Amino acid sequence: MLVNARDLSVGYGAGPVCAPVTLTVAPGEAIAVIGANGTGKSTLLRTVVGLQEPLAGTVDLLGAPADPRTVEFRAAVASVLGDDAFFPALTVTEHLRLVAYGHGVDDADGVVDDLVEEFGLTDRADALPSALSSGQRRRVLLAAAFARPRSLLVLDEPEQRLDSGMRNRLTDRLVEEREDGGAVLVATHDPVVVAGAATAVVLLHEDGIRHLAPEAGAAAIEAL
Ligand SMILES: Nc1ncnc2c1ncn2[C@@H]1O[C@H](COP(=O)(O)OP(=O)(O)OP(=O)(O)O)[C@@H](O)[C@H]1O
Repeated sequence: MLVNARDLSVGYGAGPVCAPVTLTVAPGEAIAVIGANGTGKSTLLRTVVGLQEPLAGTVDLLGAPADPRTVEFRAAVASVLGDDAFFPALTVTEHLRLVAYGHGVDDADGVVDDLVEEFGLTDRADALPSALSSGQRRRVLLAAAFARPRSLLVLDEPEQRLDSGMRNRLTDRLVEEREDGGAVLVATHDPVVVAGAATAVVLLHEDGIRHLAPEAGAAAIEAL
């Protein structure tokens, strides 16, 4: 089991932001976390990857509480959590190469070239982050998650600022990820991602958590 959350309560000083969550993520699964704005999706993901302490309950990542500073964590977990951090003097291609080389990827240059094309960045490959649109910066961050080996992919609203073509390609990528034995935990407002890629859905609501099948999850998003 890659993620094992039991009665996990997440939140801030003012208390929990949603009801306690029990969920697991295993290889081959893509678990979608859905819910209205402010129901705690980002807070839940940040807690799962060890960026916040649980208020109560437990969450293990690879069998132990997550510590993003460890080599084991960095080798296993690729995440895009909405933080937009770049080296100002490195181009798109250089960012992706830094990630791929840092993780010892075979044929790193070839992998990066393919990702630049797949993520629609060919025209901007030599651009600095300051010269990219917000959607292009998002594409670079997502491409970086795929430029390195990983057991678990954690994505917070990856559809944000992407056009519909890129959203569809991302959905296909997530399907590929789990079919290849990877695991995905994704917070999303996108019914296409849920219906197309998820294997199960966790709906956060102030009254309680519901576990749904992907089709029901996609319908629930439309009704939020
Ligand atoms: N650093 C923080 N300190 C205190 N409260 C916070 C903090 N970050 C978020 N919150 C609050 O916690 C609640 C859950 O926020 P969170 O960002 O997890 O929701 P979300 O489901 O991801 O929302 P959205 O769909 O809008 O992205 C919200 O009420 C939010 O205002």
